[in-house]
Amino acid sequence: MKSFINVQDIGPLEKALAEAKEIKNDRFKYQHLGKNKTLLMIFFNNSLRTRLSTQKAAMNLGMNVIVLDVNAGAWKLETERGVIMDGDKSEHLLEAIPVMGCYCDLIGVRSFAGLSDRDYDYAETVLNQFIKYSGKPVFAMETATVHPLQAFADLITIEEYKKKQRPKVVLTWAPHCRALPQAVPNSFAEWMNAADVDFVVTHPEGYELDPKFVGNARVEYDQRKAFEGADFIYAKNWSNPGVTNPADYGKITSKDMSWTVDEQHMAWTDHAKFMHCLPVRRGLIVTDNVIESPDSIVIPEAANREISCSVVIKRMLESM
Ligand SMILES: CCC[C@H](NC(C)=O)C(=O)O
Ligand SMILES: NC(=O)OP(=O)(O)O
Repeated sequence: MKSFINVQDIGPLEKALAEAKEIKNDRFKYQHLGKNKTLLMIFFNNSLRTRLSTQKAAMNLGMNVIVLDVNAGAWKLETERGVIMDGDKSEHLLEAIPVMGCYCDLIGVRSFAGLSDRDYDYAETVLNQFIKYSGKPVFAMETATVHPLQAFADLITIEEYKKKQRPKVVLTWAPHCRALPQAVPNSFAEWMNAADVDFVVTHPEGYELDPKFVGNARVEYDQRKAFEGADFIYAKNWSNPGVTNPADYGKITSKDMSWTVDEQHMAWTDHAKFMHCLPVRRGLIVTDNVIESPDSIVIPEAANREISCSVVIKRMLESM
């Protein structure tokens, strides 16, 4: 596996889930694979779970780890071609990337969407430059349009907690005070479409996710109807994806607080489990009582980030 971006990269989900279960039961079983191999984790944006779980997974697999916070200590990087670099950026990405590739065997990249140029973001320009110029296998640690490590962990968690063979899983939009990327809902939708679940997406009109990810999933604009009979509620904010109106891309076009997940919302479900990738803003996305309830599985969901990443790094090491 030379890159990990989309659900297709992991191959058959049943096999991937079986590997996850095996690794969860014996996390150091494949420690020999990473001996004398180095993972370079590159962060253009903040992180807690991804930073910690990815390093833990790499160490479980016997790897050395280098972490680079590009905006804290490295040279400010120019990403555009054809510019005269007479501003505050001392180095171009097209030199920095092959240089970084010299010091490692495997690269993880976090580079969020800029949310101003939809074409630039949805072309995964930064991630694809790492894939093209680093000379090393690359996996996404949330890039402009995807967060596959999160979605894989979410699926592992649903498999662990489901009470029926084909649970109803609802991705619900919720309001936020900042414009957030579409990467998490994009990958969640992509992975749920590939999984054996009854998947429904609910959001205000105008927040339609890109067809590349949402596919033929059922979209329900009535949040209550979507919640009825649900087994899992996956809450997340995202900024306007600019599908219905390209001019709205990256904007906050709704702050409707009736979409905040509270106890009344959860009462519409079939005793559903509450999920969120974290970090979460209480009072906007979800109420205190819901995220603290026994049906909230956000902590085991976060814990499974170590497992999803272990499977991915194992696969990449095995193909070296
Ligand atoms: C894992 C989530 C990362 C990011 N969250 C924020 C707050 O930027 C997002 O919404 O994509
Ligand atoms: N869910 C997730 O990726 O969290 P961080 O942004 O803290 O890494």
